[in-house]
Amino acid sequence: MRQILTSAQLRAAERHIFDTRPDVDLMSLAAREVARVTDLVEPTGKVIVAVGPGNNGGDGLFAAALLAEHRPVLLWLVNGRAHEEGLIAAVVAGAQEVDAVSAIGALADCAVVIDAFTGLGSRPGLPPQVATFAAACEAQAVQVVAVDLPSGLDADLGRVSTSFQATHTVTFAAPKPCHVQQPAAARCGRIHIADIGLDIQETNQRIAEEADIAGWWPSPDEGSDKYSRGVVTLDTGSESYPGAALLSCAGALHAGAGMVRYTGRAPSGLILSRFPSVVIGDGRAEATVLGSGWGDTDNAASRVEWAKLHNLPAVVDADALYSLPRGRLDGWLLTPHAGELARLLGCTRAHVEAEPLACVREVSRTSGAAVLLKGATQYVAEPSGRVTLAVRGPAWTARAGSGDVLAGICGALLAAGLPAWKAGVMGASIQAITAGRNPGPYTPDELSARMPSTIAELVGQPSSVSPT
Ligand SMILES: NC(=O)C1=CN([C@@H]2O[C@H](COP(=O)(O)OP(=O)(O)OC[C@H]3O[C@@H](n4cnc5c(N)ncnc54)[C@H](OP(=O)(O)O)[C@@H]3O)[C@@H](O)[C@H]2O)[C@@H](O)CC1
Ligand SMILES: [K+]
Repeated sequence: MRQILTSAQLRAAERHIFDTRPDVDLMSLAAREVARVTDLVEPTGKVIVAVGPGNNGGDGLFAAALLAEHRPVLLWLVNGRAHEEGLIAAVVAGAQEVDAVSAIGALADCAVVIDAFTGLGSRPGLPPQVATFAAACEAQAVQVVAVDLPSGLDADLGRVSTSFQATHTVTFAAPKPCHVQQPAAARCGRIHIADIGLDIQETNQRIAEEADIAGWWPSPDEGSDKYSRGVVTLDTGSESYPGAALLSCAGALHAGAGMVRYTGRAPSGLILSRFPSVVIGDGRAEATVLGSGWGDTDNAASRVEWAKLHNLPAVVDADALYSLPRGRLDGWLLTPHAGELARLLGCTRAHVEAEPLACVREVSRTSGAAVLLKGATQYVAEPSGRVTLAVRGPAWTARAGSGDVLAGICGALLAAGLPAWKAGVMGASIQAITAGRNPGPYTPDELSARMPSTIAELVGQPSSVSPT
């Protein structure tokens, strides 16, 4: 799990080091990582460094000093002024100053551009000359290593403005919101998180990693049976949308549910012809999934109330989201997309997209349920205000039916006894990881069928016989 730090939190960690260990030279440590990644990206050839007036430019200049020892380096001092000691170090090492016109001209035979214009102190957007340079880098497909973040982005937001399109971003100590929230994250390319010795405290915003999902995944042992692994009841689909029922069954079964019961309105013959292990009808269960593919049902409220009366943790998806029962929904997981969350809050979808964290936190706080906001970035909020982002995946999963599969996966995990927030993070992450390992336009059910092999790879298969 990685803590996500705002720029203020990172600056506080930096102040702490300055106060307690004044001997530590953070800028040199940062610069060394920038130079190392630059050499990894392209080990030879000309490097152009776009240098800003602040400490981000300072990082770039000290990196330039290291690189100029073994390869040609051009410095474009964008504002005509720069970190003094950094500039001396770079020039002494052999880096050569150029103006804006020469910097753009040099792109044609340049191996890497280092974007050291602005970092944590970045105001959104770029001055015209820098915007032209950034656009030329993009048009000529030059590799861009951004120092801390692509200049033009706001470190604390997932929104984009005119900015560099980095192929790599070297950031320090921890990811910032712009590195993990879409659409800004897509401007960062591959993220390298350099440890520069800052002490990172726990925050209320973090991002899960593959290793977390692997460690949390509930693997059966010799004593497991279908009941101990968890029974999930799926009240999903309808006569109008029978496909949603099949997709939620696929999600729950491929996530490893001990047993799947189906109590929805889709034809049982259809379910059994695809998934013969599904048991039709009500019975003992540890969790339920409600709402996917219900359409305009007239008894939504009573179907949701039923789960509350039976004290059954529920995944509430799609149409069931608008029929939430009164009272706290402790242990429940709501799975809206941005439009559904907007309707729950009585605001616009644009507002949810602009303020996803505030919106997802608000619904969790007021309902008592964990809330998984689905989309390009998947956020899971807990009533305490803590938000965990799921592992990032490719955009291929953005298609009809992915949410129905996800509801089934989350239901299986809830039935296995995982807390609601964790079931949400794991469900969204396993879908993303599976899509990442199977790139291409697979349908949601095809991807779900590949999930078991992803899970097996993640958790490892214990050997049942000792080696001889
Ligand atoms: N904190 C840490 O732990 C560590 C921090 N380190 C490094 O320090 C960086 C932060 O440095 P920083 O505070 O000097 O701010 P920085 O990003 O260089 O920008 C400030 C300058 O840019 C200008 N400017 C901004 N936006 C602009 C725009 N749109 N268009 C035009 N100009 C614009 C702004 O102008 P002003 O607002 O003053 O007019 C000001 O002059 C951080 O990202 C990391 O790289 C590492 O060395 C080690 C550990
Ligand atoms: K930068």
